[in-house]
Amino acid sequence: MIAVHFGAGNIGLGFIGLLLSQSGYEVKFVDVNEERVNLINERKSFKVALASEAGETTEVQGVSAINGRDADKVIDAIAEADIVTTAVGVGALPYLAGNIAEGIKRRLAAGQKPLVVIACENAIGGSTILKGHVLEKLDPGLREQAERAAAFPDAAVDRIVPLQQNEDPLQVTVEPFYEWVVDRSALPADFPHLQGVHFVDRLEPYIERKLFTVNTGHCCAAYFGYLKGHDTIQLAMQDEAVVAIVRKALEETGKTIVRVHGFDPEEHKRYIEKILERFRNPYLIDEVSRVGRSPIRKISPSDRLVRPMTLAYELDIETPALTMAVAAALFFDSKDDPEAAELQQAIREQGVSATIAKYTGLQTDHPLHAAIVKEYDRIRQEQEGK
Ligand SMILES: NC(=O)c1ccc[n+]([C@@H]2O[C@H](COP(=O)([O-])OP(=O)(O)OC[C@H]3O[C@@H](n4cnc5c(N)ncnc54)[C@H](O)[C@@H]3O)[C@@H](O)[C@H]2O)c1
Ligand SMILES: O=P(O)(O)OC[C@@H](O)[C@@H](O)[C@H](O)[C@H](O)CO
Repeated sequence: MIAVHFGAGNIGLGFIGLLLSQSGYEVKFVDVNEERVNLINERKSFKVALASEAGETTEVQGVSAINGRDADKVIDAIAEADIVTTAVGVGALPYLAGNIAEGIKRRLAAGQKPLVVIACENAIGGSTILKGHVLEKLDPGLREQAERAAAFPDAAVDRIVPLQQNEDPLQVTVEPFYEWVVDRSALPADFPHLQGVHFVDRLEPYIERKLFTVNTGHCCAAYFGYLKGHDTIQLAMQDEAVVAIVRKALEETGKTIVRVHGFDPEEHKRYIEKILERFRNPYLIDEVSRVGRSPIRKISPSDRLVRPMTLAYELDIETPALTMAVAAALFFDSKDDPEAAELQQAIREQGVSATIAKYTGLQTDHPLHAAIVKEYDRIRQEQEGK
């Protein structure tokens, strides 16, 4: 069985590639980082170490890599694959679509069995988004056939994998916890078992619980940690003021998703506590710049801050902590983050009110818009007073 995985980065190596290999797949990575591709091909293996007291290390063997710019090789690999997965960042999905579409065309011509394509990104409906890009690349006359030739089940992936500080560029240190949930309803009936994957009939509750708890809490720790001058999530989580606001934000998203999806409130409280413990893992060094990265994506309408706020608003649930978090995100000016730079430029040139409307989708007449502006002004005064 062959798996083609796009993105030999932290999640690609430390989570998805590892699990695919443990499920018996020969894993072929596709990446645009030539140095990484060459190193994988030289070694045919990489190591995954657990961020725990024992620090167990697993060596994943028999892997190879293809340069993402070598379209012919990528298409050949897709044409003969059993599964295609991605972990490149949701913004990079459009760039994979052309080769996946060509691979599917090749499979159609050869009458091959359906291909399974799973986007393992932090987004609601990541595989569905990728499917949209792939179909766009195909002639309209081929789209219906292509829909039968490839399944795109959505997924939720959870494992904290920080930026790596190992001497060995192919070694990844990962937290021990992981959860990979896949929408079974979109899979072909004969799809083989994948080790460590939880198949469910409805993915929405799982992805919303994960994104609006793990990722909401994480970015709150990053944005408030940044304001307080902390460099890592672990340091931010030692600051009781940061923890209090993270916890409050998770109470707000918690109330909302318990109402929307009917999760047991006590069980959800335990889920939140477990996540706070994961953020504190002393064997991880997770930089605020990574966790807060791409603030425009993180304050966009369907992501981890604004989506739970608008859901809560419809349910008459107040969200002062989430409001503060969106305002805090507007101060995140992390070096070398193009989205942070764009956001700061928009604030300078268009003002904060127009920037909020543009990037959160909350227009000036929405009460949540006014609440964010008020928090932004309060934080600015606080920062200026420092
Ligand atoms: N790191 C985590 O804790 C974590 C956990 C769950 C989900 N995720 C999600 O997984 C995805 C990847 O995150 P990451 O932390 O592994 O990032 P990363 O930057 O470590 O890895 C991304 C890899 O994708 C490659 N890439 C980018 N564009 C590409 C293209 N067009 N073709 C082929 N390869 C390309 C990059 O070169 C890089 O090696 C993101 O959507 C992220 O939200 C990350
Ligand atoms: O990857 P992002 O930028 O969507 O979010 C940053 C982190 O919150 C994220 O990578 C988490 O570590 C991960 O989602 C844990 O499962």
